[in-house]
Order: sequence, then structure tokens, then C-alpha cells
Amino acid sequence: MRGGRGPGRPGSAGRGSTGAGRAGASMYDLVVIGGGSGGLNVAGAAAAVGAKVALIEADRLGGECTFTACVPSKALLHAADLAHRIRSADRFGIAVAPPEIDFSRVMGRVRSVVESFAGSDVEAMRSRGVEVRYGRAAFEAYDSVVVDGSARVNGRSFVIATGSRPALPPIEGLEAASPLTNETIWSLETRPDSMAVIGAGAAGLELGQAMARLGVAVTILESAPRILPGEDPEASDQLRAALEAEGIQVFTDVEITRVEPRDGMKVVRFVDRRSGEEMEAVRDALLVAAGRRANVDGLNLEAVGIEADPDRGIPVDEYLQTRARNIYAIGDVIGHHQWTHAAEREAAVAFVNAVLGIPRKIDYTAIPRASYTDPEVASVGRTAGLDPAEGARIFRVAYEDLDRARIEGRTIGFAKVAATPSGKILGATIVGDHAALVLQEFVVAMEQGLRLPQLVNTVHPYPTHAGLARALATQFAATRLESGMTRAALRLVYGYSPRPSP
Ligand SMILES: Cc1cc2nc3c(=O)[nH]c(=O)nc-3n(C[C@H](O)[C@H](O)[C@H](O)COP(=O)(O)OP(=O)(O)OC[C@H]3O[C@@H](n4cnc5c(N)ncnc54)[C@H](O)[C@@H]3O)c2cc1C
Ligand SMILES: NC(=O)c1ccc[n+]([C@@H]2O[C@H](COP(=O)([O-])OP(=O)(O)OC[C@H]3O[C@@H](n4cnc5c(N)ncnc54)[C@H](O)[C@@H]3O)[C@@H](O)[C@H]2O)c1
Repeated sequence: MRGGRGPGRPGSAGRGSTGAGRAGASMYDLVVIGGGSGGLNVAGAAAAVGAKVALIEADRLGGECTFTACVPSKALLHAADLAHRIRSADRFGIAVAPPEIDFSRVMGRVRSVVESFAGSDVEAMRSRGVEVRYGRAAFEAYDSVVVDGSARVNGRSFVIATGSRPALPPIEGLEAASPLTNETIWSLETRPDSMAVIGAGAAGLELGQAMARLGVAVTILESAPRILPGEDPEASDQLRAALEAEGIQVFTDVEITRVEPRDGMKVVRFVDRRSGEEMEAVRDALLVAAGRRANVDGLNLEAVGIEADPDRGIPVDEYLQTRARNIYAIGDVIGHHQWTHAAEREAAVAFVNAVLGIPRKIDYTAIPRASYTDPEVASVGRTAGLDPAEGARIFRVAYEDLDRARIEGRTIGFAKVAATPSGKILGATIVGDHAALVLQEFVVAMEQGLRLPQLVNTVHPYPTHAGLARALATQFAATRLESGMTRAALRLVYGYSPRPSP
């Protein structure tokens, strides 16, 4: 149990609370601020157990993932993938002319996919009895927020799920250049001939590769020494090689010094940190995908003793509780694990703590990551930089040794797993087709405490990419045989003594 800051249970309004509803307004069991991936999930869960829930949303229910991130980016990637496959059809004996990209129609479809999602969350919330209020919420006291400066909403517990927005790094001339971000790129009607992308995280790489496959000359600029700096270095290397093979320019370990206009173009000036050489990328368009800033402004968090800023986000403990015991924060606004599925997990934990009053800690051990580039990069835990004291071994299978990959002629990639001598999975990294789907087997195993010997004893349909998981588990089993543990067990139980290898 944690010390004296247990979760506020329904009915206890928490530290500093007046303990009573304010005149003229009803008291909610839970008030959720922000109706994106995190907020929708916590509000829905609370309403499902009969709590009286208000959800306050400044704009549209659905949040960033629906309108400006996951949904449109995957729709764009799908169109780009199609164009790429058409271009590669000849090697399968299918002769087609190079695809003509009608960029305006591509973007029109992306927007119509997004619109097809709009509204469904409103229905879902209403059908569960969540009271949705539109406006910007700001704290007034520990038990009340004010919406758009006028309407007061009282609650016993609060969950802040206000998300994040694109960060603009402090680069001279960048703001004045009005760069595109994931918020604005979707309204492009005309295809730029060329584009510079600042940032080689998942957002910059996904959007950069999609644009390149739709016919834009793309240059990616990354300040870290490698792309996807948080992933296994081998994943960064293989993805970089694949992007460069498609004609995308990738510069890492650069310092961008200035952005300036020239003859209607955007000039990004940068220094190669290794050589000290000064360079410039002259491009029609500029996209910034350099991380996020938490949406904490305007929430008047000072009124409830919470210190937060857009760079760090809202500090929470392992119960997702802020310094105010009846106020929790989840999703991008807490400044790390910024994925929809992480926000959903956090929503589940905040629900248990804030509404059921049962202390539950958040556990990020088995939260997966995926970049939907081609090759796809998916990972959970770690497969590099492991502590030798853990005695971990790394097992690796190349896609070129996977039957399905060979059959389809798509053999770029590898799968790696890190495991302890007993087969406990510490992490997995997969680069290649269906990486995120195959990774899911390791995620389930880590969540449910399954070890590699249990995966090797599970039938995998042939020939699928799931065979990667089985191949890794089989490698692990072979090392046990080598180490003699299995031989000794066979001898002990069956008196069996394997013949020595020829
Ligand atoms: C280009 C891109 C692609 C991505 N693709 C993926 C992906 O494929 N898979 C994945 O898992 N993740 C992806 N992500 C990350 C994912 O979008 C976020 O992690 C997720 O949307 C965060 O959810 P959230 O609920 O924390 O915030 P949001 O979804 O941003 O919701 C916050 C809500 O709060 C509202 N709000 C803000 N302030 C207030 C206020 N004061 N009062 C009331 N309401 C307020 C906002 O209007 C918004 O609706 C992507 C991100 C980017 C940038
Ligand atoms: N498939 C997915 O799940 C998916 C897709 C896109 C984004 N996201 C999430 O959305 C969030 C935002 O994505 P993102 O890619 O913008 O953030 P990120 O933090 O993952 O990557 C930003 C990159 O920009 C680089 N950078 C920062 N400042 C720079 C500068 N001045 N010059 C050059 N490079 C600079 C960083 O080193 C980093 O590699 C992340 O949490 C990401 O995981 C997820």
C-alpha cells in the first residue's frame, strides 16, 4: 500500500475538498477532462459501473488519434503502400504502368476516413449515460472545474486527459516558416515536390515515407545519432537502409541551426555534428515531427497544487495520481508512453483507483511500441542495452529464413527476443512485415507470465509470419538442450540417452 495518499474513493472528495457540492450544480462521481483515447475509456468504464460521469471536451470527441494522428496517418500509409506495391508488381510478373498519384483524391480519402470515425464516440458516450459537455475546463478548487469560464462542474474525482500537441523545437526562423505538423498536414490539397522532415521518430518516419511513396522528394533530419533512437540499434539501421533504398535522404546527428525562406522555398540549414560540415535542405514544404508538448495550459492547475509544464507534463505517481489525491492524469498529458494503447491502459488503471477505490499500480513492462513504416518496427521491453547481471540471451531470426517471407519475396527484417535462462521474456523487437501483429504473441506472453518453452509448445499455423515467434522459442529450446538440462531431465524421467550427433 502506498502511504497516506490512497486513491480518493467515490464519496471522498479528497485533499482540500469542500466535501460538498456547490450551490446550483450537481456532484459527479467522476469528471473527465478531455475526450480523446484516454478520457473516452475512463469515462466509459466509470459509467458502465453506474458512476455519474461528466466528460468535458474542448473540441470534438475522439481526440488526436482519431482526427490528426493514428487514423489519418494509417490511411495515408495505406495509399502510399498501394502505390509502392504497384511499382513493384513487375517482379511478380504483373506488368502495370507506374501509378499516377492524384494527391488531392488521396488526401480527400484520408479525410473521409477520419470523418467516418467522427460522431461514433458521441453516440458511445451518450448510450452509456456519460454527460458530455463542450468547452475548455479549468480547475477552480479540488472539487470543481469551470467550463469556458462560466459553467461550474462539481466532482468527487477528476481525471485529466487533455493530451498533447506538436512541439516546435527552438530553431531560429522555424515558427515564422509556418511548418506543417500532424495537425495541419491533412489539409494539403496539392502535392509538394519536395519536403524536409524534422524528427525521425515514428511520426516523422511514417509521414516521411508515405509522402515519398506518393512522389515527394523527402529529406529527413534527426538530431540523435540514429533514427528511432529509442529502439534497438539494429532496427534503426535496417529501417534506415530500407528508406534510403527508396530514395529518401536521411541525415542523423545533425543540429538544425536555422530555417529561412528563399525564392518561395523553405531552406533548412544544419550542421553535421560528426564532420562539422554545414549543409542545407531546400524544400517546398517542411514538416515538424519532433516530439510533443503536454496540454496543461489553461487548466489552472495552481488552484489544486499541481505543478506542471508543457515539457514535463503532469507528474503522477504509479497510481496515476497527481499531488491532489482526488485528481488523476492519463495519456499524453503525463509526458511519456504517448500511444493510444498506453492511454487506454492508463484509463483502466485510473478507473480502478479513482472510481472503484481499489489501489492499482500502472505497469508499463508489456506496453508495445510500433512504427508503421515499411519495414514495420515493433517492440516491447528491451533487446539491447540489457544488464548482464540479468543473464539474458538474445535469440534472432532473419526474415530471409522465414518461409512466408521467402514465398512473398519480402525478406527484409528480423525478429529478436531477449530472455532469461529460464525463458522469461525481457523484450522483443521485430522489423519487417506484420511486425506489430507477430509482436503481440510476446506481449501476451509477458502480460500473462508465459515463457519461451510455452511458446515452442504452441502450434503456429504454417506458413505465417507468426512462425517467427516459434522459431525464436525453438532456438531457446535448443540452447537448453545444448546446456544439457533437457538431456539430464530425459535421462532422469525416461532413462533416455540421446545418440551422440554424428
Ligand atoms: C502522427 C501521429 C501518429 C500517431 N499514430 C499512432 C498510432 O498509430 N498508434 C498509437 O497507439 N498512437 C499513435 N499516436 C499517438 C496517439 O495519437 C496519442 O498517444 C493519443 O492520441 C493520446 O491520447 P490522449 O487521450 O492522451 O489525448 P488526445 O487524444 O489528444 O485527447 C485530448 C483531448 O483533450 C481535449 N482538451 C485539451 N484541453 C482541454 C481542456 N482544457 N478542456 C477540455 N478538453 C480539453 C482535446 O481537445 C482532445 O480532444 C500518434 C501520434 C501522432 C502525432
Ligand atoms: N505508430 C505509432 O504508434 C506512432 C506514430 C506516430 C507517433 N506516435 C507517437 O506520437 C508521439 C510523437 O511522435 P514524434 O515522432 O513526433 O515524437 P518522438 O519523440 O517519438 O520523435 C521525435 C524525434 O525528433 C527528434 N528531434 C527533436 N528535436 C529535434 C531537432 N531540433 N532537430 C532534429 N530532430 C529533432 C528527436 O530526437 C526524436 O527522434 C510519440 O510519442 C510517438 O510514439 C506513435
